[in-house]
Amino acid sequence: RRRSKTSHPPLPPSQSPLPVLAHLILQRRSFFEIVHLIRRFHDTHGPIFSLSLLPGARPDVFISDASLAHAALIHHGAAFADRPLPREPNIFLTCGSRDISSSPYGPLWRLLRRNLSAQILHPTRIRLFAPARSSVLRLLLDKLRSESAGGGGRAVVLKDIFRQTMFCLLVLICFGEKLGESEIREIELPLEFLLRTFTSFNVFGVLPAATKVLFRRRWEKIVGARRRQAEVFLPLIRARQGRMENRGTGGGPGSLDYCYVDSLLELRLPDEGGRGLTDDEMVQLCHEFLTGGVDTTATLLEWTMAELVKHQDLQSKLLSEINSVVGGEDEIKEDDLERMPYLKAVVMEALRRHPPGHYVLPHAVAEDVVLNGYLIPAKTEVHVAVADVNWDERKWEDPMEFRPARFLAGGEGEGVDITGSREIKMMPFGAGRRMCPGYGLAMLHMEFFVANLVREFEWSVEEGEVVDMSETLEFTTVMKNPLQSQVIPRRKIEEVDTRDCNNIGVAFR
Ligand code: HEM
Repeated sequence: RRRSKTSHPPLPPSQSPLPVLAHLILQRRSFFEIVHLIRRFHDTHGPIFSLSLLPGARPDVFISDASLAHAALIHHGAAFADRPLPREPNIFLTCGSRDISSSPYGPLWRLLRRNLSAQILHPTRIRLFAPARSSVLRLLLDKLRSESAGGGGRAVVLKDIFRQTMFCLLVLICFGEKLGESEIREIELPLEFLLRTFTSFNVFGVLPAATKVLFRRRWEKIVGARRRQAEVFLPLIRARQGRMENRGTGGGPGSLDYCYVDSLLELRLPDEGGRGLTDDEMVQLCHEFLTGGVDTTATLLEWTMAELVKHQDLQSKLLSEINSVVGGEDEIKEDDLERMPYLKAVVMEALRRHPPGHYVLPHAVAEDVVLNGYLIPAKTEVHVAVADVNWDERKWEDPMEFRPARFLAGGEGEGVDITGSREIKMMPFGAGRRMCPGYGLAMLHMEFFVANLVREFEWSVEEGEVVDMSETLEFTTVMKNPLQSQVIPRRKIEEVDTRDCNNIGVAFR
């Protein structure tokens, strides 16, 4: 009311919180399952509305439209680049917002993000990780061969296998060492706990002093998981430190010359007297690297293979392209991927149709901004709907259909700008200053694994079976019924090279 007396533009249309509260309290649904309710509110109010769950609290703003997302994240990029103040347990887990994704828009964020982008995710560095990708691929193919040989045509459940693959690869890039089964499992356990249960953490965002006592056991598990994570990560970090002090000597067979931990060890914070990162900050940054890169890519790989199982014609088309580029060579070289436009189209269509995150991470506005004629006051939390933008029928014909050809010449997705700088048509990695810095690595991993999986195996379900494409929310939006596919080798492999299996290979349980 106070605002309307001045000449300020109006606030975005406001939605009553009652349907959400009824959903959360009466139906005991998780806060993360309200996506379809939010879609209904957009039908009523249009592409932007505000919603406050607690009386007197500042309302959050929801955006579901590509041009509004572009206006916010690109046109008003700096104003929308902040993150909301963290609540518990994120204050505890992120050491008070000292990782990339939760840092406020400022010098620390810039330093950490630049370090990751320049030292690890730069295209030249990404290329140097090719041996890591090859060794993990070999293990994946061996695992699938043994599953398909042992099962007499039985369908293989792929979710955990894909997750393990991405996990082994990202652990190697993070810590620089090939690890054995027990070490990999030790790293995985606390991380898995924190990811699988994170929706139950919201309770600590409200009156943390009281909820930490009321839900003491749950809180202690979070603290225990983080302590365990530090116990496992720190010896690996110390080993790299020792290696750096010995000028790169030491380390096990297959260890990398440079890894994410090395870059963190070299980092100095100029605004804090030039100090290095603390142990807690290092642990959190490694945790962020693994969570950012593993589930997102593994989920997308599963959706992509599911679509190729469902659409055998698309699988055949992709196989012909791969064979025409690779010919009789034993291996697909990473440079070969550049000459596979249909492969790129398949990955782009998977990102459009099955974005692993249906929302970007929450943004916050740093100052009052006027968007589409509405005032968004400073500090408002803003949620942009990735999936709604990707499935907009004004931009995509039959948007719920899986049609890679739309990304080929003449299709509505031809030359689409995945960064969204010019125009947003899809935004699986977000857009603007907070856009995912890992998109280049993720695209390469996707193309590399999809091409090899299709070249090596025939993917299908038994006659009469259908692939269930229903989705559900875990850390990412995953297949409700994990993909089960017959994987039949296309080529007879004379001899399987098992040299690496003593290391990360055995991590495939
Ligand atoms: C298919 C794979 C991936 C998808 C779909 C994805 C998607 C996203 C999205 C939607 C955001 C939020 C953008 C925003 O808030 O506006 C994000 C942020 C982020 N992602 Fe990814 N991501 C993927 C892979 C990766 C990989 C491989 C890494 C690193 C190894 C990574 C690291 C990060 C980081 C550090 C942020 C925070 C950026 C910031 O706040 O400045 N992601 N990602």
